[in-house]
Amino acid sequence: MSFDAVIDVKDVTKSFGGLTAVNKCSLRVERGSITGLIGPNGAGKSTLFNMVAGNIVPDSGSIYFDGEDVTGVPPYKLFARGLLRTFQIAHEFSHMTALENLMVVPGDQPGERLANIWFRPDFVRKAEHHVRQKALDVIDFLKLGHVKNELAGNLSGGQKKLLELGRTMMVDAKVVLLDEVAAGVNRTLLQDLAANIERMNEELGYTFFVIEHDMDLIGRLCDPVIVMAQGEVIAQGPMEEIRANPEIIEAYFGSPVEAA
Ligand SMILES: Nc1ncnc2c1ncn2[C@@H]1O[C@H](COP(=O)(O)OP(=O)(O)OP(=O)(O)O)[C@@H](O)[C@H]1O
Repeated sequence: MSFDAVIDVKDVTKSFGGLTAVNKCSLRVERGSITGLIGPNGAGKSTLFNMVAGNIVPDSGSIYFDGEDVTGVPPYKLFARGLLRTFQIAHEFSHMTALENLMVVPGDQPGERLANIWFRPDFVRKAEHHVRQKALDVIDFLKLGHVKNELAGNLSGGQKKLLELGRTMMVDAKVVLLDEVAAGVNRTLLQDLAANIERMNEELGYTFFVIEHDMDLIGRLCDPVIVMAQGEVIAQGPMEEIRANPEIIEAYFGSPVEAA
């Protein structure tokens, strides 16, 4: 089987004091996949994610993104290369509209440089028009047109999550890391959110790497699913296989996965 790993984690370890949160962990995320990462509380999922996203530097081991060693590369540089993590709409952004929240994502806009505003106003206007058009396209794609002029702080939990997804679409992301995207989202909007993740994956070619406690959502979206426990990868495969593996379920969830 050919395997095109867009994220390749090799033998990565991270300890906090005496506690080894991630222990010689290796895993790969295939380009174009929606890969899930599950496991009980304290399994090391967030620590692993933080290392992939550049927020934490591993003690040992390597992380490759798109074939290049990015171990210890900070998040803003990974962002520029197309590896993005969704982040909650920050307080300061809650006072901007949904549309404005999208328009501020691509940094380094020509209008941010004073010299351009003074000497090249047409250039600035065209660039802003382009960003606005892109933001409107994203709003359309996510079917958020009815709230585009609403302050982000007034959106529902699910709409905020959609907007977070939308922010990743403003730059040309190759891989999006989603951390507990279902938390605080009602069931109806969760279906919207899931449908949009699928569309971004199928229609726009995004790869997703997803930490999630909602097993229904993992089952719907993810293939493969990687299971971590006590800092190690203990299984991976399609969700049906994971669900059907009584040893994993009993040993690491203590109950059937459906009830986790
Ligand atoms: N900054 C830190 N300092 C000290 N210990 C930490 C730190 N971050 C994580 N840990 C510990 O490392 C272990 C793994 O934590 P981590 O948050 O990665 O697990 P998780 O699988 O994401 O759990 P959850 O599902 O509850 O979020 C836990 O025992 C946790 O207490």
